[in-house]
Amino acid sequence: MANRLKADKAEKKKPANPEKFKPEKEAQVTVKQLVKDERTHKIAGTFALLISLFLFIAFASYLFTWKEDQDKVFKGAAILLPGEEIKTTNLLGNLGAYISHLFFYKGFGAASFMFCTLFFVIGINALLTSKVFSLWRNVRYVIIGLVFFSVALSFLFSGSSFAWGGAVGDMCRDWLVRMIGSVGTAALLLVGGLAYIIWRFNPVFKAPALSKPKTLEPVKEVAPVLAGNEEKAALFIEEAAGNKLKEGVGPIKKTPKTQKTDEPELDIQLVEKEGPVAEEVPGVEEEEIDEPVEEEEIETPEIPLAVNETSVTKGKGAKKPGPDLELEIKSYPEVDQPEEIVEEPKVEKPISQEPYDPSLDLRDYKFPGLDLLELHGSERIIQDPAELETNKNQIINTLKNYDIDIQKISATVGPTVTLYEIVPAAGVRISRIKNLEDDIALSLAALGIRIIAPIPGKGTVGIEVPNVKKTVVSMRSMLSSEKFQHNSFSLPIAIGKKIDNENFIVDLTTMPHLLMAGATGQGKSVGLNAILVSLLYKKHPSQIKLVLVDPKKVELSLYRNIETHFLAKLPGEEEAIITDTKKVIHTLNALCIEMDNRYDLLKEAGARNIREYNEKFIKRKLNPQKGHQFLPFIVLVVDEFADLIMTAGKEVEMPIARLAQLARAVGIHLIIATQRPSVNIITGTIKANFPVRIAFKVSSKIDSRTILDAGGAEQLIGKGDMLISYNGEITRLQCAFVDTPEVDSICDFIGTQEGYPQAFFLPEYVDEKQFEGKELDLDDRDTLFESAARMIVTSQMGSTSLLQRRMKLGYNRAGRLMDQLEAAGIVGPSQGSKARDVLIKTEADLERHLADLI
Ligand SMILES: Nc1ncnc2c1ncn2[C@@H]1O[C@H](COP(=O)(O)OP(=O)(O)OP(=O)(O)O)[C@@H](O)[C@H]1O
Repeated sequence: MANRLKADKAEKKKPANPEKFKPEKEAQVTVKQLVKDERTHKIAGTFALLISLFLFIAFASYLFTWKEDQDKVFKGAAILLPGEEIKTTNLLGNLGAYISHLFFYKGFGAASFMFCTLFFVIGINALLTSKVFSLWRNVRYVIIGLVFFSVALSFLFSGSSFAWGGAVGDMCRDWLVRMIGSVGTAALLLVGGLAYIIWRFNPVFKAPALSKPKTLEPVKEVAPVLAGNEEKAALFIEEAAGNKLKEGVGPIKKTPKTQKTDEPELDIQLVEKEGPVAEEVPGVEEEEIDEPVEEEEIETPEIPLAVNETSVTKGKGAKKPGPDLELEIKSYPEVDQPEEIVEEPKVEKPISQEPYDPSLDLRDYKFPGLDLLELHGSERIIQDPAELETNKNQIINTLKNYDIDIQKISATVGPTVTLYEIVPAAGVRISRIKNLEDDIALSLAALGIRIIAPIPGKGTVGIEVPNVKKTVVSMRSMLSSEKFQHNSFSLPIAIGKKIDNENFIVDLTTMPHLLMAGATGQGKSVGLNAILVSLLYKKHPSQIKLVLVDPKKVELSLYRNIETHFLAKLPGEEEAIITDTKKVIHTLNALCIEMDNRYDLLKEAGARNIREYNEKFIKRKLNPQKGHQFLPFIVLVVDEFADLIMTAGKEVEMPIARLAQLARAVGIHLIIATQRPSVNIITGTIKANFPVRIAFKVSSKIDSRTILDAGGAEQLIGKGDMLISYNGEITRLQCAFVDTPEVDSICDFIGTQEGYPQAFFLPEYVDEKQFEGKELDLDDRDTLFESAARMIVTSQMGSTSLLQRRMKLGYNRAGRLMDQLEAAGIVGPSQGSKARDVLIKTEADLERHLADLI
């Protein structure tokens, strides 16, 4: 499936005579593999840890033996030679003494101990083959710490014969004293020291007031001040929590960081004659932008082609390098970010009226790091001026042949296609250009030409032409983008890149459901994986549960490892991933029951949607004894919807339609994929309830119309090229690519961590039909009869809705159970809207009563 991409690439690279080149190829692969091999990392890690330990012992010993050894080590490296008789007293012998001397005396003095921490960090990361510590953060701390402490120690102990600051410290101290005098140096070191401590330890000691004034913690400190005025205090906390939630604070919350703004929303489009907006592009000098405007322009005698610059780089034929080779830089430094994100949920909350923290059960859960994802080759979009020139001329000539003149033409190079925007001459009817779609395609000898006439919101006509060299949009670049890392979306999903290279990242809750269709092999499964991976990267297991339906049995099986963390299933089922049609019907109905139960809870809590409900629950305004609980989002993913409709028809369509109509407010969202986009699968009911639809390449215009209510999907070029109908607009995207091994390693990473004892249970669904027409018979009691009786007696409330909620049952079944309890003399007769009387008062009485019934 997804690894077909790699296979394709490999195939293309195959030499004419594979035999001939085989040995060389193998040798290359072996070295690469050796470097990448986990064992090599582990060996290197062990070695680094040993160095760390060696340095630590040698340094510690040096503190006590330096005096005795000093004259010997002054002889230099000679003391290490085999012939030398000299013997030092350092615990680690001559080598220990010599190295310590180098580090202390000639280097940084006592600050040299920081080298031990650096090797320790490198060693642990390599040995555990995961990023336990952020290497770059530590390198920064060590470099700054070395300089600061060596100078400070040298200044403090300037009279001492021991090299507290080493040669580096002494040199810097002398220079500083010459420049700003002793008092100035002392003041500078004091300020520097405080700054270093705040910068280095603030996150550890959780002093949020210093860096994050808007979080909930400071409120806790202030709230008690309002003692005696509890109402005000509650309001205060509520408001602050509201702010926090608005900012998208869950367990994932970004610490404000100085990052390069890499997002295309800041990108400028350098269209000819419009002057660059250089100052808006961070890190790019004005001239750097100016230059390409002239250079990129491809002059033709009649009409110049303006290239809309986004994040592209020129191909071989380029006259000069493109202005913004930033793309590479912008994505990767953020690789560290998720590590910091996961620190947030672990905030200690000592006071008893603290807000409820749903992530507490899995407080040590670590979010997957971006290093589990690959970049899939270059992220830079190849822009070939020769190709642009040829296409431009072809378009102009073709249109000319039909007497269509144009005023201006510009190009935006995207990952898969280039959009040529044409401003037709006055008086030209746009529909004429639209009708020439096939002719233009023929003259460009390219598949996948799409004409957008006019481009909504612009007075231009767009012609999309596939690029000769296409760029894979890696999931890693999408997830490391600013827009994905910093957003307030409840369920952010990274789908792909637009033609102008803007990342298309949206909130699933606003969609609120998604239909995906496309012929086989065009990228649906990759698309589904991209969505699921986005959710796994942003959400804690307490915040989201996935219901996965996979009639093809192989596509979603990758996710079975995360069953106890993220998956939901029916009670009593072994497998969480549903492959059997009968069970799909049960699951869909169970979801409907869950939806109804959630609506009951919302009604009781006076909340309009899951967000308000959870806010109240977090603030402990809802009583768990009354059945209230934190509600995770539930996302239902169906990989092959056509299969289900063919085998179960209305039985599947009805609950899906019901969920699609109603489930949004209670946090249940549906993602449905199908490879057969025909009208009997994507029925009117389904279409009406799935406003957001994605079409991958399909075989006919009719199919495209069935999905999008518009043509165009038949013109796509496959491999993740897609159209999304969102907010009434159709946008062409290149879907983010995530390969099966990447999904595997993410699931492994999550799966090996501690999870919940079991998967999240959906309410039990019993096919009501099997009870129809049956007389109430105590011998044919419901399997839950005894549990229901115990629950009613313990709570002393004969309420059907309580049964429904606590035991996660459908209304009919709960009603039938209540009738059986009445027949067994446990509760009294129905009293209309009032709860029934409970006739048995204690659990002991009940046990006796139940024993008598048998
Ligand atoms: N976004 C993408 N970027 C690059 N290549 C892609 C992308 N999506 C899919 N491909 C390529 O297309 C191949 C088929 O994709 P995928 O398995 O998702 O198709 P599918 O529509 O799910 O097919 P099927 O219905 O048969 O399962 C992948 O193996 C990969 O090589």
